[in-house]
Parts: sequence; C-alpha cells; structure tokens
Amino acid sequence: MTARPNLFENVNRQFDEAADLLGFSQEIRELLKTPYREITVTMPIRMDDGNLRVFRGYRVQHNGVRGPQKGGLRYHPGVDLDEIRALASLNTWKTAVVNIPFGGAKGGVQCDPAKMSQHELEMLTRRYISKLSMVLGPTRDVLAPDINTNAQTMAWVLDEYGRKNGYQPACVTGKPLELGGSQGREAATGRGVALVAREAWEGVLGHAMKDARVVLQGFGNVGGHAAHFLSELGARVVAVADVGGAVRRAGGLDVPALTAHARQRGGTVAGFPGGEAFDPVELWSQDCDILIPAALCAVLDGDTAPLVRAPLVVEGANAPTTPEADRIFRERGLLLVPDILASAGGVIVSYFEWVQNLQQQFWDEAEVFEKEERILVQAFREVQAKVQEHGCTWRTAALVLALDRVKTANELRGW
Ligand SMILES: NC(=O)C1=CN([C@@H]2O[C@H](COP(=O)(O)OP(=O)(O)OC[C@H]3O[C@@H](n4cnc5c(N)ncnc54)[C@H](O)[C@@H]3O)[C@@H](O)[C@H]2O)C=CC1
Ligand SMILES: O=C(O)CCC(=O)C(=O)O
Repeated sequence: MTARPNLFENVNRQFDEAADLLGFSQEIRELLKTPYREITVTMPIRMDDGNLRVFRGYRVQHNGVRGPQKGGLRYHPGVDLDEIRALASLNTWKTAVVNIPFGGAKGGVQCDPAKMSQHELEMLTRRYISKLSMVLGPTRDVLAPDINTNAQTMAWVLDEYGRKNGYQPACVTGKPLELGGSQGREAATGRGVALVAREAWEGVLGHAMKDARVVLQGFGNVGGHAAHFLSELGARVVAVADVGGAVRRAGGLDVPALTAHARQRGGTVAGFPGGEAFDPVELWSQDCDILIPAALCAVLDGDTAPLVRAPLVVEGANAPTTPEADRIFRERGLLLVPDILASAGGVIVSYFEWVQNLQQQFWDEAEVFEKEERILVQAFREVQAKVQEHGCTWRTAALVLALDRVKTANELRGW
C-alpha cells in the first residue's frame, strides 16, 4: 500500500494543470490556492465511562469570494489538517463549477464514531460548534453532513449555534425536515452521482444505462443513494464494498434488500445473504462498466489504478484519486468524471435548503430534484465543452471552468 499522500499538494497539482491552461500568474495561483482561515480546536469530553478525552477538530475556510463558505463536517480517525484543507479547497472549485453562490470550506474531527455513544457524539458536536460559532453563520460559513455525520448531527449544530446567535436555520444544511431541512437533501449527492454517470455513460460513451454493471466502494449516504438511483435507471449494481466487508452478484444485487440489510447491521453490507462475500481488496479489479468510489480519499493510487477494468470512473467521494492514478487512467484512456462535478448534487441541494430557509419557503421533492438535475446537467455540458476546447481530462476541464469563475469574482471585488 502506498504511503498516505499529501492531499492538499495533490489538489494543488491538479489546480496547476488547469492554471497552466488559463495562463495564470504565480500571484493569482497563490491567491487562489491559499485558504482564508484555518482553525484547530481541542474539545475535552467527559466520556460515558467517566474518563476525560481530548479530541482535535479543524475547520478550514478556503475561499469566500463567490459567497458564504460551504462545506461538510466529517468524523473519522484519519482526519487531519492537510485532509481538511484539501477538501475545503475542493469545495471552492465544486461550488464554482456548478455555479452556485458559495465559497468552499470543510470541517473534521479526529475521532472514531463507531466506538462512541450518541451522547458522546452530541457532546463532541456541541463543543466543536461552541468553539467555532463566531466564524460560522448563514452569511459566513455553512456546515453540512459528510463521512459519519448525518441529519441528527446537523440538528445539534443548529441547536448549539442557536444558543449563542438565536434561531438561524440557514446556518447549517442537511438538517432533519422537521427543523427546516430540504426535501431531497439526503439523497441529493448519490442522485447527482447517478445522473452524472448516466450523462457520461450514455451521452459521452454512447451506451445504454440498461444493464450497465456498476461497482461501488462505500454504501453510506452517497454510495447507498447512488446505488438506488442507478438501479432505477436500469443499471445492475454487481459489487459493493464498505468498511465491514464486500459482497457481489453478477446478475445484480437487490439494492432495496441490501439497503435494509445494511440498516439492520449498523450500516455495513457484510453478511448480506443475497450475494457472495469477497475480499474488499479485490474490489478495484471487479469486471464492470462504471466504477464509483464513494468512501475515502486517495483509494485509487499507483497500486490500485492499474487494476481497474471499468471504462468509466465516477468520483462520488472527494479526492479518491491520486495524481499518479489520474496519469494511469489518462494513459489507459479511461473516462474519469471528477469529484467537483460528480459529487456536487449535495451542495446544490444544500444551496436550495439555504435559500428556502432564508425565504421561509418549502419546496416539494419533485421541484428540488428537477432543479438539481438542471444545474448538474448544465455543469456537465459546460465541462464537456471545455474538454473539447482544450483536449484535456474532465478533471482539468472542470477546474478550468471553476478557477476562471473564482478569479473573475476576485477581480470584480477589486483584488
Ligand atoms: N454526504 C454528502 O452529501 C457528500 C459526501 N461526499 C463524499 O462522499 C464520500 C462518502 O461520504 P458519505 O456517504 O456522506 O459518508 P457515510 O459516512 O454516509 O458513508 C461512508 C461509507 O464509506 C465506507 N467506508 C469507510 N471506511 C471505509 C474503508 N476503509 N473501506 C471501504 N469503505 C469504507 C463506510 O462503510 C460507508 O459505507 C466522502 O468522500 C464524502 O466527502 C461528497 C459530497 C457530499
Ligand atoms: O455543503 C454541503 O452540502 C456539502 C459540501 C461538501 O462538503 C462536499 O460536497 O464535499
């Protein structure tokens, strides 16, 4: 296994490829790469067993030139400042590529939620928000769910932020519907992944979605909903791996049954009786048409990329592919739809949630889904046009579109 890469350096290598095409000066590059603000907080928590533990958390606000900074909050043992910095910068490019009026941020706490009670997670979330609340808010920085956080976590965020600042539902998205969440937000990222996969598989590669064979890493919010919508489009989900194990079935797994199984088994697909268990390390070499990493960063690297047999990779996760793997895919002629486009459905519907909260409106699911699809498909076409104009990869093309928009906003503000 390759050593853990410096993720922010990786994102900036990708940035430079696009900046070269745009002819950006060193000054502009430095301005756009450098995060506005990076905060590290420590959170002492009295655990259920009476012991005190000190957790470390981060919030990086990368860029707010196009609007309030926006980004998820993740809980994971592997969280560090470098990872959060990389993910914050990706959110700047993601909101720009789909042209919604937000900047980019990300937060994380180094912890293992699988070993914590709900009470401990609530205390941790409240302490994190209480330490950061002065730099958060509807016009400053708006949180959302990410790995191992969910609508309940966002409800605690809303409540803790409200204690100091009064009730402001637009301070966080991905909330429960009962607290001002938006219809369709929970499914939005996975739905977007499925829509983008359809646009690439049918529109670019010229195949039918019916019976397209899909392999996923991750069956949480993103992977689980992507599997659901892809099977609705007629695709067959032939293999899934997650933190607990892996399962496959050449004829296609029964996605609703797999979802029900995972719900009963603490979130994992392991032990699903409707498929064959296999070693998750074999996931990347499964024979399939569409491969969707929807879990962790940097899983497609110099070791795993050569194993991939799918002609199409759609990045549901953020930063799942290292520059070395990008190079391998490019040389092999694989089509890779990058994270900043493929996983943008979530932040698009978060934007809708923020708008609804500010205007005290409630849209129905059909309206949310129709608007999400319109924005995503438009962004997809704009990126495709840049691919054709520059003869570059989809990642570089998406970054060209995004960097240009952020630079223009900077200039208009007089920087
Ligand atoms: N939730 C959202 O709206 C958005 C999430 N993303 C990205 O999508 C990815 C997944 O996020 P969520 O689905 O929200 O998280 P989640 O916590 O709901 O699910 C994470 C999934 O990854 C799996 N996983 C964890 N460690 C693993 C390992 N070592 N090997 C294989 N699988 C492993 C888990 O078992 C689970 O199925 C992350 O990269 C996140 O940044 C991107 C855009 C928005
Ligand atoms: O604000 C959101 O909805 C999530 C944005 C985010 O962190 C992401 O897309 O990775």
